[in-house]
Amino acid sequence: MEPIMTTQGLCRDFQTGSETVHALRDINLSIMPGELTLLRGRSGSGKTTLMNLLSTLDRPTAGQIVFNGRDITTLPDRACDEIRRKEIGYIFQSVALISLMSAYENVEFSLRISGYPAKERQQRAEECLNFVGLGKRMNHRPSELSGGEQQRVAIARALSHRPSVIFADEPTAELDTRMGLQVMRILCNLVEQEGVTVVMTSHDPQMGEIADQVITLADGEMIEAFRNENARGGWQR
Ligand SMILES: Nc1ncnc2c1ncn2[C@@H]1O[C@H](COP(=O)(O)OP(=O)(O)OP(=O)(O)O)[C@@H](O)[C@H]1O
Repeated sequence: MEPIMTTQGLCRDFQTGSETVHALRDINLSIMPGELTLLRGRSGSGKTTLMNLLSTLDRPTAGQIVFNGRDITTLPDRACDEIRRKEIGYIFQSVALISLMSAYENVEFSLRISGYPAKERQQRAEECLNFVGLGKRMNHRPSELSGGEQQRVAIARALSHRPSVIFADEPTAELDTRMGLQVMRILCNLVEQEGVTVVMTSHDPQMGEIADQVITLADGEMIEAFRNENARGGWQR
């Protein structure tokens, strides 16, 4: 099988005053479709910088990213916008739902923005909220939901337009253990049942056991990449 995403010689420098921070150096990786890839490393190792590059939110200083067979590093901004709207889903650490909208409206609104056909929006929004176990709470506003439930709405929103990849930056960081596990279970189901590719960062060492591929960063370099043959099987135990 072909990777859904590859990078070659990926670098990202930041200029702060007279100093150059080499946030990422020479990153060469492959992400396989329908797998869960975990990016891990200490604070400041470059995880968020790498996620932002892979998900087209930022541009590299050097190197190349190929996504679904296209070199996305040289694409004009408008083409990147299109990729973000149609092919990528985002889940952030702090949930960022629209507070005046219900769970259902948050998902439906996101479908509207991605240009999803009007006739299918209601059914798709309900389907996604059911998938994350919130079918009965879809008319609640974010303030009427727990932190874990809000993150589940964010997952429903991220998957609603059927992206090929979902990027999740520390999706469990602000949740307690039980809610964090629920969110992880849903992300695993997404990979297993829907065949979505998920790329996530986490500080939690347990996550290393359930990811198909684990990539470790240190000081902006990729120091290890290994595959877990029994990945999500371990999750079921
Ligand atoms: N916009 C920026 N300007 C200057 N330096 C930056 C910028 N963004 C990130 N950096 C630096 O790049 C390095 C990598 O940062 P990054 O946020 O990617 O790390 P991280 O592994 O995600 O950390 P954390 O786990 O704390 O979120 C750090 O040294 C950081 O200070």
